[in-house]
Amino acid sequence: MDLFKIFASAAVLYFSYLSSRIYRNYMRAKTTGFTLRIFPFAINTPLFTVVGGGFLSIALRILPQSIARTYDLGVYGYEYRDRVAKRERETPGYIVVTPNDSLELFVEDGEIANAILARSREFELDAMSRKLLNNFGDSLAGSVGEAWSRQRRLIAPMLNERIMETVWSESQQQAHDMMSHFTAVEDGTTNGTVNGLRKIAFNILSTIGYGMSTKWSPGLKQAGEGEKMEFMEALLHLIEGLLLLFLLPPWLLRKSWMPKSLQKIGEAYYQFYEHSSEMLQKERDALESSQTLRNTFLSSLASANDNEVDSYEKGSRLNKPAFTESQITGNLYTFTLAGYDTTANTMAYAVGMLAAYPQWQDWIIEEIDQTHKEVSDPSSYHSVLPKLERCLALMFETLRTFTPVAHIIRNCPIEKVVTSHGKDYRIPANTRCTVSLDGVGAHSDVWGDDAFEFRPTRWSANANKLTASNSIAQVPKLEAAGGKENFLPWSGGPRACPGMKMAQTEFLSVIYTIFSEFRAEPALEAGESLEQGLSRLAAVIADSRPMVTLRMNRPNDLKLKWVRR
Ligand code: HEM
Repeated sequence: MDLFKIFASAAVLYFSYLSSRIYRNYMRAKTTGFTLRIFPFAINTPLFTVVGGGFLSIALRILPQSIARTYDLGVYGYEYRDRVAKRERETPGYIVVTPNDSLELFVEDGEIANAILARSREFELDAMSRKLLNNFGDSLAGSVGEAWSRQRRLIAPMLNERIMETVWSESQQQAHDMMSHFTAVEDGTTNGTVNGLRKIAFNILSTIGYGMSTKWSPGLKQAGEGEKMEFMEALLHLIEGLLLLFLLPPWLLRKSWMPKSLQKIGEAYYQFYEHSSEMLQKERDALESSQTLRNTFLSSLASANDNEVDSYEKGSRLNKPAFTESQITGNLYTFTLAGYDTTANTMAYAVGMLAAYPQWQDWIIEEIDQTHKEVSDPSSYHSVLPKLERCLALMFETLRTFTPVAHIIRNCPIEKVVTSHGKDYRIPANTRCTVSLDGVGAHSDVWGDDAFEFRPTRWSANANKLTASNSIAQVPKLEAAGGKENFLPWSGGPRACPGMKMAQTEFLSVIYTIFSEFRAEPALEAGESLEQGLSRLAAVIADSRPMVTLRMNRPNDLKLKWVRR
């Protein structure tokens, strides 16, 4: 037999094998009620994202439309590409049949998304997310079942109201220091706003998490050659290197023949552990000597006790530390990971949109000025925050149109039935459910014909009156805008984000502080008109890409002129 025949036979055999698997999966999916799409390769995998992503633009040009669409779905970040293309969402969702063992369900419908999120024990966090999130120690975010319930019960209260005043006042201070730098040192014109806001988000986590209050400054304090990194520097490298550390071991990354940037990530891994172990020891010493504990996430983790009947020693009441060292490290890491990019980018998109669309800036400034008139202490958390309804509407609209976490993945190991608009849909056993948090916020039947537009007034009960009058908006009305179930940037059900209030407090404090004193304008280039400058800003913002969260590709091109009001 010649070589050609060997290859041809192998190809026929492989093709028959793929076809039989696809046929089998097709039969599993046929009666589910969802639209089906067939694709010859496993999609929605890291490999497909890396390899397939490289050919995405060619694939979209040359493949027939329906196959190109399925290809697109398999490459991470399709939701944002859909938004830019203003593509109408297909409800309630679709199943992609591939040769893979599991079926791929994409959910774009609020009712089904909520049903899946509400049943977190039946639709568990997928194995890959668990591994990724537990890479630095067991954590709330990466656990399932009993281990999750126990951590959630203990950890969620650590992010409750008692930390909010600190979040509020620290955010005010950080925003104030950032603006002083922009105006005094950079003469008001800066391309550092996005990074400056990232710095604020990081510094807040440093204060709330570890009690390390850091004054805002434009750069990051970096350890020199051979010097030990500070804890927060090490942590930042680990967050930036999340995926890399998942793929390669830290000892390999820190080898001297590796590129310097990778060596830093490898080194940061070891230094993070050293620091957190030292910090934990200090907290435990303080606990033993009955010193007053600090109001930080680390202190709360170190001092948490399991005051409940131990399941192994029935009847005995225990008072033992609730978390092992590995769980504390894991939770310190995911606390920072979960709270950093999400909040930082939400603030960056909001400020960018205010600069690019000055009518929204006027709208929130009207509320801020009115608040200044009404409260006796304009820096008070308790009296100011409840009045910032338009600013909260701005945050909601930013999260709806620039959803930081585009989707979450849940596994369905056993067949389930879900309902949307009175119709039942079957989710077969062994289906991976991609629940699109972005997608549910983009339906025109729910959000109206301007679903793809940025319009913060949609969150108000009497939107039309607002722009014309001096009256302050009602509390943003979820019902008026599209219903709670179609707004899921913080996800939903028992696993919904426990940091939601903290993110809101930080966002409102920063926006309120900045726009109490300043306005943002585009820094015009030579010969550029204001209209051209505004469109340029809008284009910089739209040029975004979901990394772990949605980010601008060219943050330094968001060049703003900050003008004192
Ligand atoms: C605008 C800002 C934020 C957004 C959009 C956001 C969004 C999310 C989303 C979508 C999830 C996944 C929930 C799920 O698996 O169903 C999540 C989980 C989580 N978030 Fe946030 N988040 C934000 C801010 C924060 C902050 C400030 C913190 C705390 C510092 C935080 C801590 C967490 C934790 C610990 C989890 C895991 C919860 C669990 O698995 O039970 N997040 N967040």
